[in-house]
Amino acid sequence: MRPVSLLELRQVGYQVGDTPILQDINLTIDQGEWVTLTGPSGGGKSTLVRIMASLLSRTSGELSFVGKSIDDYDPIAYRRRVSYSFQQPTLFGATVRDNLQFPYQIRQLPFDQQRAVTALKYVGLTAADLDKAVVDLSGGQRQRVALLRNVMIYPEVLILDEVTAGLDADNKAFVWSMIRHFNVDDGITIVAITHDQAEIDAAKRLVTLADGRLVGGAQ
Ligand SMILES: Nc1ncnc2c1ncn2[C@@H]1O[C@H](COP(=O)(O)OP(=O)(O)OP(=O)(O)O)[C@@H](O)[C@H]1O
Repeated sequence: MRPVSLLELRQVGYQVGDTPILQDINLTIDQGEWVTLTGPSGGGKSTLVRIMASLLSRTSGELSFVGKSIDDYDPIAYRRRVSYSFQQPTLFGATVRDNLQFPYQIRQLPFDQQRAVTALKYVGLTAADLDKAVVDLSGGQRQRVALLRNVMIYPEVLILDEVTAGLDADNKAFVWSMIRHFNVDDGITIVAITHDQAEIDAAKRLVTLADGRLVGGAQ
């Protein structure tokens, strides 16, 4: 049986003035998939995922999520279900706990400490690190905690825009293992942009974008 289609793009285009940035994008992403998006710099990858995340509006074509046009969703509710993380996430508050609690606070939900401890394990941190000061974390640890903050309340789709760029090999491996847990254990659909050759070689499904068009991996 075919899995549920989560995101469906039909003839999606994006143009600024007379300049086409994306053209004729046809792509279906099923529930539970892990899609790796790559291609030359300036090819339109960030623009495409920002459209999928409802941070930019397409200028042509159709985009649906779970069978319904994204125009029919409340944008805030949509962005909770389709979460977007980019390269340099920032931390705030004094401690790791402050950051992981934040998604619960804004939704007026009780903090799920058990979920936090499990998620911290994914990224090589422990329950004791909950009360660690943000200023005492390494750059790589900060990146991992910032990513965790985005998935504390499970999104259905996690869009990652070059989140491993600039990380050293150890931190890349932690972020990778975290993404694998989200995908395999939590069933979160992943769309990840990368230029990293090892990540491209290991891709489950590779989609390539060049000059604003899909040149490989589309369905
Ligand atoms: N608002 C805009 N106005 C003009 N040009 C734009 C705008 N947004 C994007 N572009 C152009 O569209 C092209 C695609 O940009 P985008 O950032 O999506 O590419 P990318 O594939 O993510 O690149 P990289 O791999 O370098 O991050 C680039 O040439 C960029 O300059």
